[in-house]
Amino acid sequence: MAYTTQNIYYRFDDALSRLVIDYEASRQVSPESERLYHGAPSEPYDESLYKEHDVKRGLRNADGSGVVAGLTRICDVHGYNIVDGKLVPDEGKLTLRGYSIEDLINSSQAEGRFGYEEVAYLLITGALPNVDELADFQARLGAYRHISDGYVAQFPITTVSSSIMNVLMRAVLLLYAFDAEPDNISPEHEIDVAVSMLSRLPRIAAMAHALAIARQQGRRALIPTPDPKLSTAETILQVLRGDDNFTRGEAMLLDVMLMLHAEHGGGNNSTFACRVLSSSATDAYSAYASAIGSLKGPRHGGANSKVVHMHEDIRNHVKNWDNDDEIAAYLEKILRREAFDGSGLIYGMGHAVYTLSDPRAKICRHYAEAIADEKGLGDEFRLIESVERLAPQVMRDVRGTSKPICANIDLYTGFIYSMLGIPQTLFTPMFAVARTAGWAAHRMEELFGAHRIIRPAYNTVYDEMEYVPLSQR
Ligand SMILES: CC(=O)SCCNC(=O)CCNC(=O)[C@H](O)C(C)(C)COP(=O)(O)OP(=O)(O)OC[C@H]1O[C@@H](n2cnc3c(N)ncnc32)[C@H](O)[C@@H]1OP(=O)(O)O
Ligand SMILES: O=C([O-])CC(=O)C(=O)O
Repeated sequence: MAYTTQNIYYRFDDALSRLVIDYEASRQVSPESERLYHGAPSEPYDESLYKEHDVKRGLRNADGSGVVAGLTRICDVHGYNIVDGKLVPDEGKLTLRGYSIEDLINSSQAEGRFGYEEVAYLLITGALPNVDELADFQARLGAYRHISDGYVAQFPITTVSSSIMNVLMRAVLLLYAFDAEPDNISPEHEIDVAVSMLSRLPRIAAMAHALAIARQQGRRALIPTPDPKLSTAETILQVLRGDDNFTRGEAMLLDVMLMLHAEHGGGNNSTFACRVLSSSATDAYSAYASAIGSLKGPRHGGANSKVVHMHEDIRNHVKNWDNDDEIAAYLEKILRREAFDGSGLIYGMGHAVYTLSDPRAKICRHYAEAIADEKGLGDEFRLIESVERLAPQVMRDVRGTSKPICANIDLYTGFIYSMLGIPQTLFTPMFAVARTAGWAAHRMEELFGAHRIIRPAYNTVYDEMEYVPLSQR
């Protein structure tokens, strides 16, 4: 593997050490902040207030269905039917521009070719590419993969951060500075930015990881020269492994993961964030950075790395992995906030739209099972399956909820990424890389199709106050 001037050398010089020290100091919660927090009104609002004001909390209707915020031609996420005004749970179905996710994945896999680029083209342009169009699109993606030395020199890894998602946000904002017309929001420029993001973000994410590791170890990070002929999945594995040391099967599996994550409607939190920012006609980089910030959250894309920690925690605390009662008892503890991270959430379970099943989780389960046996991790796989099987009943017992709850896409993805040797810090960045296609499609639909600033209302629940001069308080 040839290495070029893109090879990067990081060392702790004086300036950087000072930066690290400042950063450490700023992380501590000061006693002043604690005092301010305790004095602040932090109590949750009474449920009855929401009813009284007819507030759609979380932009949800009373039955849990989402408030309709727009029209889209990009994607359909189906999880229930409304029959006689009532929400009736249904098997999950996901279509992109009208094509089922199963057809998109199975067709490319059956033909032994990578499918993520086809899906990205479909999302951005609205139609499936023919052979020439796909080749042209792949060539354009390949041509953009190069990252200039000027950009690399300013790459935000030099400011310490434990989260690659945070690095990614800043890396995207830095791209603004390397765009000759960053505030141009014409369709041509938007397409150009979208293609350049799809092309560069996979390398940027993998590079952020490689640089962080090299820095921890006080050595050079060797970033392979981009090969324009490689697919998105191959590009990621190439940077991560530092060479071409990966199999076609591994790259094809990562490609399936990218397709599964590419898009999920306008209402998911990160895409909606991207649409909200886009509706103000702000630049593309700001909108994509906001989407990355949203996706990082553990209730959204960040769940994929939480799930892996949770399973590790379950494996460490449940002695007999075949004992349903023991597993259920531990899940109950998690729900009661007595175990794991204290959030009360069983990560990888539940979804805002899906009720009986998430079609993506089914696909992930299928692939996870196939490679788990190959890698001798069958017991670990079956433990995750037990969590999927037992969690709904435990939820009903502990929370008394009647809404069906199913595994979501994140239940198995971390397990698959681990088996692919992808480090845990890159799980959510992999999601961001893939979802960029969906964000781009929705940004353009918002900019050119919706044409109205998103501006919901909040009902005010306080009385007007008479100002008291400072000296009299
Ligand atoms: C790519 C993705 O974003 S997929 C989702 C990834 N996120 C996770 O896996 C985190 C765990 N899951 C969750 O937190 C939720 O299921 C979400 C955020 C995905 C969806 O949340 P909602 O749409 O509010 O779900 P829903 O309407 O079914 O929730 C009803 C109640 O069940 C709770 N609930 C839902 N899922 C879970 C769960 N996995 N663990 C514990 N409680 C849950 C909710 O907190 C809510 O409780 P509340 O009424 O006391 O606030
Ligand atoms: O649709 C949602 O709310 C979350 C989700 O699954 C996704 O973004 O893929």
